[in-house]
Amino acid sequence: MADASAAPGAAHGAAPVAAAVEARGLTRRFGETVAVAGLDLTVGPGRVHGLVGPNGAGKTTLLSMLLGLVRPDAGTLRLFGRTHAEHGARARDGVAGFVEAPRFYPYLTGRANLELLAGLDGGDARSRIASALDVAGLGDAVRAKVGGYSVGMRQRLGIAASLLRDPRLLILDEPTSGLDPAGMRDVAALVGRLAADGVAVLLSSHDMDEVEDLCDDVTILNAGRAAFDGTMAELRERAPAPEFRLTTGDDPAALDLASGMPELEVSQDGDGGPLSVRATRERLDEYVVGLGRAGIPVRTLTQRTSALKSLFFDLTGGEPAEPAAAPTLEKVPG
Ligand SMILES: Nc1ncnc2c1ncn2[C@@H]1O[C@H](COP(=O)(O)OP(=O)(O)OP(=O)(O)O)[C@@H](O)[C@H]1O
Repeated sequence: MADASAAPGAAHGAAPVAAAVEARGLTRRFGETVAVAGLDLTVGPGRVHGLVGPNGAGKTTLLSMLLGLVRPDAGTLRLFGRTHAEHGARARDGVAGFVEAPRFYPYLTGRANLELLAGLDGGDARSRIASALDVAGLGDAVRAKVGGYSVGMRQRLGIAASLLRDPRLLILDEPTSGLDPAGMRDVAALVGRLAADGVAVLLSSHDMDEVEDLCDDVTILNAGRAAFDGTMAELRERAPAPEFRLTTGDDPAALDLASGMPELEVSQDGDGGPLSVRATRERLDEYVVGLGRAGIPVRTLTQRTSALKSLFFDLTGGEPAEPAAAPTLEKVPG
């Protein structure tokens, strides 16, 4: 685990900066279901922390507890060193974000929704509207009614709404759900810029590859517990070799060749389907070259799972969660 709570400046004798999130033994039940089961989580300033897990793993419940929407049954939760018990509503100063889909008044424009929120927030939130809209890349859609927004545009408006609060901890539940690839790149760039400014970002995602691209640290949740908690680099180290599907012109010969090669696992189901190959890219290259040399035709070769997805399966025994709503590609309402 990265020492994400380590304070910048602490090494120089400056006062330590509290972690954005420090949860210990955090627990939440719904009747018989233990949604979050004694979870420890630390998110340091300037870190981008990913939360992945199968459906029902407890991601939304955890994020809801951090946003103060759901009360923990047990455990302690400190946000920048503050607890709800000691500081009341002030425990969430500097914390913004959304869980599930961000909600707005559908009959108001995007801008009018933000103006309403800024009015409720008070302070200098109003002065941040223009820059929040700009950063979230809503374009002309800010003048259209939210009722006509795509999922992606709502996500962008949700991010803009969070930025009004000038957060030091930004909590995003599947922020790229419903975004097209350009929108995903925008969100990635935005998250990177915020983190570079010292903002801690905690985001959930159903996409291991996205988490790998965006995040410094990752918690893989399974049944309310952390099946993995550490840096992306540590996760990569633990990842098994990726799995490939291979079809050849002579499977018995291909299996025979593989048996003499190191760090290569080749197998075939009884039904005579494609060969399954587990190997690093380097070992796979050697194998494919070897097949060619031996005159064994390679017909198709596809990657079945990335290394991180393989690890995810190993740790959780399941697929990463599907997004809650079927995403639609974003459209700017006319
Ligand atoms: N309000 C609630 N009432 C009853 N059970 C709940 C409630 N909220 C969550 N749960 C249960 O708690 C567990 C964790 O749910 P949660 O929504 O936090 O998981 P998740 O990882 O966000 O799942 P998904 O990816 O499907 O959104 C599930 O078994 C869920 O059914």
